[in-house]
Amino acid sequence: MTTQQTVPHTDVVIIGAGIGGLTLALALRERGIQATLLERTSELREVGAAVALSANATNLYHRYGVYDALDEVSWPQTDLVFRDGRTGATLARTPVGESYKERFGADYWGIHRAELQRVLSGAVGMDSIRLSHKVTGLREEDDRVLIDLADGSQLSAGVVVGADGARSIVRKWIVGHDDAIYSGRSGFRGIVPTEQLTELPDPRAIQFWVGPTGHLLHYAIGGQGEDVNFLAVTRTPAQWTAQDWVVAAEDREKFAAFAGWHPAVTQMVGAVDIDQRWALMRRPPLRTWHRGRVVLLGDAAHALVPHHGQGANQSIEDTYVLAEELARGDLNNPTAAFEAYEARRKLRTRGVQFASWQVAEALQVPDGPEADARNAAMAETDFIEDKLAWIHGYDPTVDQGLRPGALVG
Ligand SMILES: Cc1cc2nc3c(=O)[nH]c(=O)nc-3n(C[C@H](O)[C@H](O)[C@H](O)COP(=O)(O)OP(=O)(O)OC[C@H]3O[C@@H](n4cnc5c(N)ncnc54)[C@H](O)[C@@H]3O)c2cc1C
Repeated sequence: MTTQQTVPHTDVVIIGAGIGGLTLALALRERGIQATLLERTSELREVGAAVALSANATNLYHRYGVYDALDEVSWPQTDLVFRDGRTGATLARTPVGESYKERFGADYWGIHRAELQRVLSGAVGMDSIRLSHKVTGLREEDDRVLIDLADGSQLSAGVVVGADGARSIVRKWIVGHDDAIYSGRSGFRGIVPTEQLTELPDPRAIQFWVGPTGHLLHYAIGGQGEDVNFLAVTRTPAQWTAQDWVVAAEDREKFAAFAGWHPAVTQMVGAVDIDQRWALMRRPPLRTWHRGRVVLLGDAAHALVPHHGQGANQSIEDTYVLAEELARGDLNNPTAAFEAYEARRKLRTRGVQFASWQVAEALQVPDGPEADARNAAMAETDFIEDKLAWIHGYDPTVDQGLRPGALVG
């Protein structure tokens, strides 16, 4: 027999207590709306190492009251550096540090995901988070949404937000099928104590080491920059045939793309035993982010490849706009609020999505004239002003009047 659970305080249910879901709960609370989060895992333990958070997102944590707590466990990057992966030659360097904070009003943090989740869930309060609540399906009935859970029970809500990540079940319910596309690249991730990286120049900077077969991105994390988080991206395998997006890997696979690279690269990648390979998947832009009383947020709406480091940041931007529109609108009839939210967020997130796809191409070009032209252009570029200000300097609290009708795709 199906049992019916009740949601206390509120009718807003957020599916997924990840970065987006937890931040949305804080954004809603700031506006007097209490939400209940349903999380499939039995404890809030983030997988996947660390995350870099830029000012377009970190500024919002001032507003949500957790900036100082997060700042304590984060490292503000000193510089943004691009290097030739094999020679180590500097291709471009832009200071980040204090000038970044002055320019954008908040830091560019490297933070351990577990720390981020600890601070956010502490601020939300565990009484609002239901662990071991895996959602298996949704149904609309009268003016309610019926949420099926893996244990056979059922829950009813007036407004449902699908913040359930890149493999969102809520997205599938809205789109009707799974629309993920393998990007042709996969990655290995790891965290290494900074003191072990004796070959690494600029250990407290965010750096890209580029080459024809792959690239390595790393940045410092922790309150003292005591660890370095890396993502090593390769152009293999050509096809992704596994059902899972994270598969078992042999430790030696990580070296294939980086043989003969600079010792800083091989030392970093060699410092940890790798047993997983992550598929980097693309999601095509969605025509609509909502259906009835259900709306998408974060990766569920617009999962990105991670080459601009913007997936979490875009989820956090979403939270402000969705909370504002829900508070402005009518929770009993949320369609207008959903439409306003979607209109404000679609063009922005599509632009960042497209830019993220292009970055991988620029980081992995064949040797020869194409690489020479790329390197010459890089030397002339102020990466913060010329390439990143439109992303990191974006203020989601201002309705910029951007409407998706202008964009093809
Ligand atoms: C290799 C890699 C590196 C990255 N680096 C960066 C970076 O440096 N900066 C950046 O901004 N982004 C980065 N990203 C992207 C970032 O991780 C995501 O964009 C971000 O986590 C999205 O947040 P979210 O809340 O939308 O989803 P998630 O953080 O994935 O949270 C989804 C939550 O929903 C839960 N859930 C899922 N299904 C269900 C269900 N059926 N029922 C209940 N709960 C469910 C999950 O357990 C999870 O807690 C990276 C991604 C990858 C793959």
